[in-house]
Amino acid sequence: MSDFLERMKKAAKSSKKTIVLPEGEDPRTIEAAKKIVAEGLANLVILGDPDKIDVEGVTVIDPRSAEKHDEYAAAFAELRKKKGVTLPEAMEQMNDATYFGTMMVKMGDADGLVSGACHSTANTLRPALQILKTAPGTKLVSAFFIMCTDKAEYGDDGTLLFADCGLNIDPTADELSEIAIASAGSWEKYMGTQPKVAMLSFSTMGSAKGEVPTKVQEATELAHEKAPELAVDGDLQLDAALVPSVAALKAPGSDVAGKANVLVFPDLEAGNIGYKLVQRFAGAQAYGPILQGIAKPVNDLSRGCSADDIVGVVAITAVQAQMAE
Ligand SMILES: CC(C)(COP(=O)(O)OP(=O)(O)OC[C@H]1O[C@@H](n2cnc3c(N)ncnc32)[C@H](O)[C@@H]1OP(=O)(O)O)[C@@H](O)C(=O)NCCC(=O)NCCS
Ligand SMILES: CC(=O)OP(=O)(O)O
Repeated sequence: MSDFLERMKKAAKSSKKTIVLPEGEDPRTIEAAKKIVAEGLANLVILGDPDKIDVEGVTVIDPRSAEKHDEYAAAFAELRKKKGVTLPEAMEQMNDATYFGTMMVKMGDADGLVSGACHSTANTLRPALQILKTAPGTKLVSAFFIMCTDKAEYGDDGTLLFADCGLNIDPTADELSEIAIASAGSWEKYMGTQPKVAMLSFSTMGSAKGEVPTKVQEATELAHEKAPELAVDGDLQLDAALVPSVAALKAPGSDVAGKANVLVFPDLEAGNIGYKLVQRFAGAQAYGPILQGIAKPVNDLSRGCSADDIVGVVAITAVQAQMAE
């Protein structure tokens, strides 16, 4: 297994960031918080009932009675006034821990947020998309997993990036090309090696016909046009993307086939099922969904996550906050 997590933890420790965990009622979050404090990975703010949360060395805030509740509500109402949000509605919205926590990040009272252990992805990410918006120069926010497996022959020593596994349900060819380019950038940022991006489908180099391979071929062309320096190829089936002997047969001459480390799935159905298959059958560590293209660090979790998964995503979030400085 690669040293990805250890590198993230080491970096997180080097300058502790403040991360907000809105799910104080979730036992895995509490277990993770204790580990994060013990390892010195981040300063934590946990949202919930202070009488029920007993973790030494963290700040506990109840959004309903928080000193900044009304200030955040006023700022949220101002941000969303074009969408028709009134102050009374904003006051109500700030009782919701995910909205309150996201406003903490927006207002600079926290450096990042991690949630989703007991909330759906839509409910976790909607506040971030509404409040924080896309990073400058970015059109689309998307979500990836870093998958750490013990299959050293695949990716970089068994580690790969899978996208989009969390956010964009049925991306267009243009959106898919944006996901590919953003994912390559994320790979470089977190792994420090050259990204080799496989645009996945059920077809390799047009071997099968259908709407999906056509979309994936178009997305690959668009990615080439937008980022000519990038090693990106498709359409590729998963075996052609990862296995050199299959690549030699199905996609000879490709600079990606047989050595891909970034896998871009054609839609969320494939991406979400795909990451869970690898996580459960291959016993991979799956860190994410990590957002790329959002203005400030907010990351999601699967409701199936473990406390250790939360620790990993918090470390990554802290590193994102450092990188944004
Ligand atoms: C996240 C999600 C809820 C957003 O869609 P929605 O609730 O219908 O909300 P909207 O489409 O109104 O979007 C809300 C805001 O986010 C923005 N937004 C939505 N998707 C975005 C994206 N991919 N990139 C950038 N901005 C985006 C919209 O522009 C909108 O901004 P505005 O309110 O300021 O105009 C939706 O994409 C979704 O359900 N995705 C699938 C999540 C999921 O179920 N995953 C499976 C498990 S991981
Ligand atoms: C990422 C994901 O699939 O989240 P959940 O399992 O909570 O739906």
